[in-house]
Amino acid sequence: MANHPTHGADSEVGRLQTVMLHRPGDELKRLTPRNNDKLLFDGIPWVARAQEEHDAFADALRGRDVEVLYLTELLTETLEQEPARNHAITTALSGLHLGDTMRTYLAHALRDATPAELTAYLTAGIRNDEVRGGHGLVTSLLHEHDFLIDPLPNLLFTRDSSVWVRDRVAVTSLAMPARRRETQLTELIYTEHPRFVGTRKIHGWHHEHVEGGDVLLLAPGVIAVGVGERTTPAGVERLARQVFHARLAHTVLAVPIAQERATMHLDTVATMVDVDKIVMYPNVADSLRAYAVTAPDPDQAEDTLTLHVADAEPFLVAAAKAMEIDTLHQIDTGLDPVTAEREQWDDGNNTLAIAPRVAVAYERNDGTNDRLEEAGIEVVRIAGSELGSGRGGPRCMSCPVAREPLPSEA
Ligand SMILES: NC(=O)NCCC[C@H](N)C(=O)O
Repeated sequence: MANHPTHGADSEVGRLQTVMLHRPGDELKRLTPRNNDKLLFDGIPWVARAQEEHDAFADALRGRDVEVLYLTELLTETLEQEPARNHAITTALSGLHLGDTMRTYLAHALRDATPAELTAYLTAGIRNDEVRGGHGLVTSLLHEHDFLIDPLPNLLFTRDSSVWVRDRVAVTSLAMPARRRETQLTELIYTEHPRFVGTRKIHGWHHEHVEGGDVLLLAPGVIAVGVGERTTPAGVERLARQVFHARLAHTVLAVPIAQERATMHLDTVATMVDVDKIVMYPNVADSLRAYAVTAPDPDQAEDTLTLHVADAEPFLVAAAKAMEIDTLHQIDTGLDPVTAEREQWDDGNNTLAIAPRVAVAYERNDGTNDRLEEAGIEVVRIAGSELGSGRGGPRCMSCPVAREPLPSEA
């Protein structure tokens, strides 16, 4: 068995040991001006440059001793096993748009594919005009550029399709149709890949919507969850019951955020950069509120576990109370509202902490980065002109698989 750190994370800032990334690939080449909105991209990225930017991101992490796992490599290794292949093929072909003739043809074709080819089909999808057999009404009447298996350009944002909470991994339930299939892949990896076999899982794609970008591990035992365009109140209730019952947390803070694209996840407006410091979009800082959810008796049956929901309080107040610290310091970028809005849109607040007071950020957001440095945060700046066209920053593009626990006197 390979020597790797114990999987899991109990904070946003403990030294990052292992991270799962997805190097953008052929799935980005599927984006056109006709489908980019539906596929949740704001433009058509230059793929080769996006790959260069992503490689530099991965190198910056490796340069800080972070082990980088690639989602597609894990998937290909997973697909070397027959039962995993069959499962992946069956789920990928479950869409009713295929019909039995095409489904049967594709099932045979995919069974003949190598694990690497199958990974490519599952991530970049299959277009009608790329298929030579299975002729029937589906082939004839769908447009030649329609997808039989949809591509997954948002795999780039590995943050959203799974999240580790202590030693368990939550397979999430993605809200947008363009992303739903991503969690079938993460679930398969965490279930069947030899490195992860035996990992205990919570949540799942069949449950109420929760996306990883909304889940912030503020401190051991304290989880903030954004409620907005992607994560539903019912999703937070479900997650809270699971983490309380499994003793993974004592408080969940439900944090309403505007249901719009600019603030699709909590991590688009706020990310932790130290044990008691958070960088926050100034235009929402004053209005952000949180409902502290606790469980009077976590021993109750999980599904019916009684939740106590406190009245809403200012987010920073509720967070500090739950974290048992005097103050959760907001790094006030002090930017004028228009600059702040521009930098928030370009993921200025979406930093990835790789240790306390060390964070990766897009270089373009000068104002926010300068303020972070003035506050004592080392900013590892990366390019993201192409990567950012999917509206996600360094935190969105990373799923921490192992972080060092924080020293008790951090
Ligand atoms: N955590 C994040 O904020 N992830 C960014 C996801 C961007 C992606 N294009 C989406 O709309 O879901």
